[in-house]
Amino acid sequence: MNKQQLFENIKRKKSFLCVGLDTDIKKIPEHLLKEEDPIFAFNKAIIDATAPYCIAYKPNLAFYESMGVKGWIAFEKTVQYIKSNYPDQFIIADAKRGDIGNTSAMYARTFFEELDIDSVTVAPYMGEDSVTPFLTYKGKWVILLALTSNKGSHDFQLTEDKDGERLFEKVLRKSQEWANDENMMYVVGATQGRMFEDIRKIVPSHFLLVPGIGAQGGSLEEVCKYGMTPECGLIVNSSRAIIYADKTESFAETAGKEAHKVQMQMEEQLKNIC
Ligand SMILES: O=C(O)c1cc(=O)[nH]c(=O)n1[C@@H]1O[C@H](COP(=O)(O)O)[C@@H](O)[C@H]1O
Repeated sequence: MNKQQLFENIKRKKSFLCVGLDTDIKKIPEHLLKEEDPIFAFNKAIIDATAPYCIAYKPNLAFYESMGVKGWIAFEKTVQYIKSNYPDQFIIADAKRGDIGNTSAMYARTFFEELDIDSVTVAPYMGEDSVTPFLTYKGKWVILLALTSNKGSHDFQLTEDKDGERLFEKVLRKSQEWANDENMMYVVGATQGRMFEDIRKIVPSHFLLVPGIGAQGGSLEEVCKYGMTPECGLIVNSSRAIIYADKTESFAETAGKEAHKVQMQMEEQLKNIC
């Protein structure tokens, strides 16, 4: 999916919501445990209920890998289910990969060839040769960690060099030598508020993946005020606040309602640009 198609989907659905599929066997409703594949059964119900209100899904690999082979199978089935039934949904493999070049090439093969997923999150710490193998696939996206939502983001990302440039700013500037706004997005946490102004000075037109509304307390209004571009430029993720809003048999219906609430707030924000 290219940038224009993504924006078309956002305009059509009046939403830039990404539903995070952080599916934890210990948190899903008990009645699903009798299913042959409880993780997939949960995801399928959540996807069917939320698809009208979102434009992307982000399964986080940690939740699947923690279950070994069974988890990986549930992950693959989830990806295939979205691709077959909701082909307009943008899929993000939240894997936070990145290693020496030949190893990164294998990670890229996993997500882009084997699974044919739209995008993968990548950590920038190991530099150019750890990121560029992911950029050799036409129509696929790297989503590079820039300024994350957690407290630890202060430890390295906000440190300054002798010229006053902060590390996340260096990541944004340097990575533009390898990629452009048609094959790279950046992760910026919703909890970072006004920092979106500084981010937009360096990447005025790139899409940003923004996790941190909902359970982490980030403000959608602030993200939009300081981070929205004329082409929206935002994919805002919420995981726990949507998928675990209800632990009863009506969990999927409630997830749909929660996603709809966020979609309506997004519709309000989109009125400023389209
Ligand atoms: O790359 C990410 O998606 C990510 C980056 C970041 O800075 N903060 C962050 O929370 N995430 C992920 O976004 C999701 C947030 O989940 P909730 O806090 O439950 O909405 C989790 O899958 C996190 O791993």
